[in-house]
Formats: sequence, structure tokens, C-alpha cells
Amino acid sequence: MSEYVVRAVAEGEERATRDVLGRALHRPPVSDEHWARIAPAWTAEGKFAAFDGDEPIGVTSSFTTEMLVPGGRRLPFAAVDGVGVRADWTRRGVLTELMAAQLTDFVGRGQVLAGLHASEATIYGRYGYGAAARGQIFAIDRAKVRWRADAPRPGRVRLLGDADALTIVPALFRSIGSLRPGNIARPDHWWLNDHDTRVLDGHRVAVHYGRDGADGFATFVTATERAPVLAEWRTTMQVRELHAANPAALAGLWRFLLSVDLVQTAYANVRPMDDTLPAMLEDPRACRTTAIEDELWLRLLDVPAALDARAYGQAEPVVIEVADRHLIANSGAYRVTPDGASRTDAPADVRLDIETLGMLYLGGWRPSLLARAGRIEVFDAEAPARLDALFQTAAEPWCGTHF
Ligand SMILES: CC(=O)SCCNC(=O)CCNC(=O)[C@H](O)C(C)(C)COP(=O)(O)OP(=O)(O)OC[C@H]1O[C@@H](n2cnc3c(N)ncnc32)[C@H](O)[C@@H]1OP(=O)(O)O
Repeated sequence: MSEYVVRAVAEGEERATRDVLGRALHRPPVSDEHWARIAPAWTAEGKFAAFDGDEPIGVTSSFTTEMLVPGGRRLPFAAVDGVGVRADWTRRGVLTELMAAQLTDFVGRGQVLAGLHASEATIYGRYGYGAAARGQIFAIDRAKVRWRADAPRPGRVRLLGDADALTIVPALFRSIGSLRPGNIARPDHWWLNDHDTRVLDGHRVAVHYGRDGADGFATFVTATERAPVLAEWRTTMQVRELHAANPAALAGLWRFLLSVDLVQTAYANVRPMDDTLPAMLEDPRACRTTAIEDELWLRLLDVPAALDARAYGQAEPVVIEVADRHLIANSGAYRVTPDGASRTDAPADVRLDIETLGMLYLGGWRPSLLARAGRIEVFDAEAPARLDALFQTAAEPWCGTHF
């Protein structure tokens, strides 16, 4: 008999499962006050846990929303927003069982895609998640910032009071909408949960107003410390969120953030790979990319629906053979054409697994690179170049919502 049982979380078990996650992530148990705030966002729905008797020892949590895919369609998306196994139960297959239960549940509920932000890049590939979108971390030396004369002309930026942020920003995020592959809609409860990027507790919120009203916002924190030797004060800024509906709003928010007095260095977390900031500066080295990180891991749950829903570029069709050892029904050959994709009995031009399909689905990787890396097995030497043309996207994918 197994030492533990994996099952859906029931009402009344929410807080205990939240604490399992917290401890796995090295956070203290939630206080009563903290729980009162996040409880509406941590319901039993979409959660599976492993139990040793009555005690939860591992959990995987999710919520459902929609994701924009290349071409503009929005697909049912399951966001995996919390995974943890208690330290004395790791490496015994608990996560593997939790993932299997969760994947089956997602398919049963008609979800087409699933995604997550990974604590470590070595965990989720085995369950079919691929690193679909990457982001860059900027370190910006404010003293070197000079704007090019041809940078978009901004509107006006204003700082919101704390009380206004939670009413104005969620509506503004909705009105900006999904603009690039990988963007998701944020359910109301997202704003209650304690993500790194939330608009709560000490974040300052800047809103950009263009000709037609509010069209972008940024949230940031600053920290000041006295350098030990010269005893100079040093202030750094962390830009947590920056969402803009158009290039002028993006330029306006960056101009504002980099105009805040006394800040020496501004850091921005996981910006899209095609953020225009460096190209708007006289000295692009004022904005250094200090790291490139995987941002969104994507898992195709319903391969036929997902492949047919996205748009493709112009190229001769390619037959791809997909292998999915967890959701076997996805395995098989698909003919990808500029007009869509469907199952076929034709011989495959390339073969790849579901993780690699997750990597290339949103357009964040050139299939020819993945073929050269050995992740795509090639039977027709011309096929990788055709796949590049079919899967290319105008904008780099980016989720932009931490969950
Ligand atoms: C979406 C998110 O929430 S990201 C946050 C993920 N959570 C954390 O990082 C919290 C700390 N870590 C943990 O709680 C656990 O170690 C987990 C959840 C990452 C893994 O749980 P486990 O129950 O140990 O995983 P399980 O025993 O099923 O391992 C399955 C396989 O993954 C491997 N694996 C598991 N975790 C890791 C890891 N961190 N690094 C590398 N390999 C790993 C195992 O070695 C095993 O490999 P095998 O199939 O070749 O034998």
C-alpha cells in the first residue's frame, strides 16, 4: 500500500495545504491576518494534495483563465500557481502523482493549455511543460540615460494613492488587454493573492495618461541604504510591473521611472525580450540585460485544438509527429499548414515531444535551433526552415503575470 494518498482538496483543508506550499518555499505559515486576505484566492477548487493520513504533505494548485495565442485567439488556460512537497517527503514520487492527477483533471475540464512559472528549470519538462517564453532582467544606470529625439512622445504620468490602486489598476489592466502571445487575463482573485508582483503593500503605482485616457501603469519599490566606506546614500528602484497599451505609454512610463530623483540604478524583472527601452536610449548600454530567464512554461493539453487555434506564417506544410507519454491521446501526426493544423496519416517530416512543442508553440524559439540542439528529430532536411516560417510571430511571447 502507498504511504500517502493523492486526491482533490476538500473544503476545510485549504489553509493546511497553503501552509505546505509556504513551507516548501521557505516561507512562514500564514498568520490569521494574512489568511483573512488571501483565503478568497486560495479555495479548494483546482487543487490536489497528497495526504499522509489527514495531513497534507504535498500540493498542486491552479486557477483557470484564458491565454492569447499567436493570431489573436484566446484559449482556455489552466494556471498552475503553487506546487510544493514537504521536505521529508520529497523524491518519493509525490509530485509525479500530483501532476498526473492535475493533468487528467485539466483535460476533463476542457482546458487546452496549462502553464506555470518554475522555481527550477529542471522540474517540469518531464510532465510535458516547455520553456515557452523568456524574459530579461534590466539593470539601468540612471546617470547614463539620455532619450533619443525620435523616441515616442509620452503623455502625462501620475502616481496613485494607495487606496486608489486596487480599484483603478485591475480595471486598467483589463482595458489594456492581451497584446502578445502568452498574455493571460487576471481573474479578480489574482489581485488578492500574495505574488511578488502584486499591487499591494508599499508598491508605488504610476499611471500613464495618453490622448484617450489611462493606457498604462507601472508598479515599483525603492530602497535606500548607506554604502559602508564612503557613507554615501544609495537608492535603487525595483520595477515590478509595467504594462502599456501602446508605444507612447511604454516610453512615457519608462521616462517617468527613470526620472525619479536620487535613484542610481533601476532594476526591472523579466521584461519581454523585445522591450523597446534600449532602442530608445542614446546610449543603449545604460540599460544592461543582466540575465535572461525562462518566464512561462507551457503545456499543450489538447494538441489538436491548440495547434488548430493559432495562426501560422507562409510556408509549405510540415507533418510533425508528437509524442506525449502522459496524455497519450495527443500522440500522433499533425499536418501544419498556413491555414491551420489537423491530424494526418501522412509520414512525419519531423518528430518532437510534447515539451518541445510547448517551447515553440508561442513563437519564442526558432524550431531550426531546437532541431540543431537535437530536440527535434528531422526526417526532411527542409522541414526546420519551413517550421521557422510557420511558427514565427511578430511579437515575442511573454506572460507578464506572475502566478
Ligand atoms: C509552479 C510552482 O509552484 S514552482 C515551485 C515548485 N516548488 C518548489 O520548488 C518547492 C521546493 N521543492 C519541492 O517542493 C519539491 O522538491 C518538488 C515539488 C519540486 C518536487 O517534488 P518531489 O515529490 O520530490 O518530486 P518527485 O519525487 O515526484 O520527482 C519526480 C522526478 O523529478 C525529479 N526532481 C524533482 N524535483 C527536482 C528538482 N528540484 N530538481 C531536479 N529534479 C527534480 C526527481 O529526481 C524525479 O526524477 P526521476 O523521475 O528521474 O526519478
